Amino acid sequence: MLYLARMDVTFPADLSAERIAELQAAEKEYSQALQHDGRFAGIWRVVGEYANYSLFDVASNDELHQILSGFPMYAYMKVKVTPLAKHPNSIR
Ligand SMILES: O=C(O)CC1=CCC(=O)O1
Repeated sequence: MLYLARMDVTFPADLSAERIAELQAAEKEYSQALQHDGRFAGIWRVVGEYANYSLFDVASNDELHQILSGFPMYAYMKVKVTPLAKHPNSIR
């Protein structure tokens, strides 16, 4: 099942630069492991915003929730998920 997720990141003003750098490094490791195993099919930056659009290919809503809530920066992200179905005009 395919899902498009938009993630908007907001760090509290009192979070230190060191803690933010740690979270970003952990996020990169977690994110790239999921991309290598194929469940995280792509990620794009939203131009001009600390936000991304991400494509997930997973078996269930529960699996997607487990993945999203496992992101090290999850506490600082607002996530909006759109489930995707096959378009009748698609050639793929
Ligand atoms: O958009 C970001 O930088 C936050 C993020 C979520 C998943 C990821 O790889 O980065």
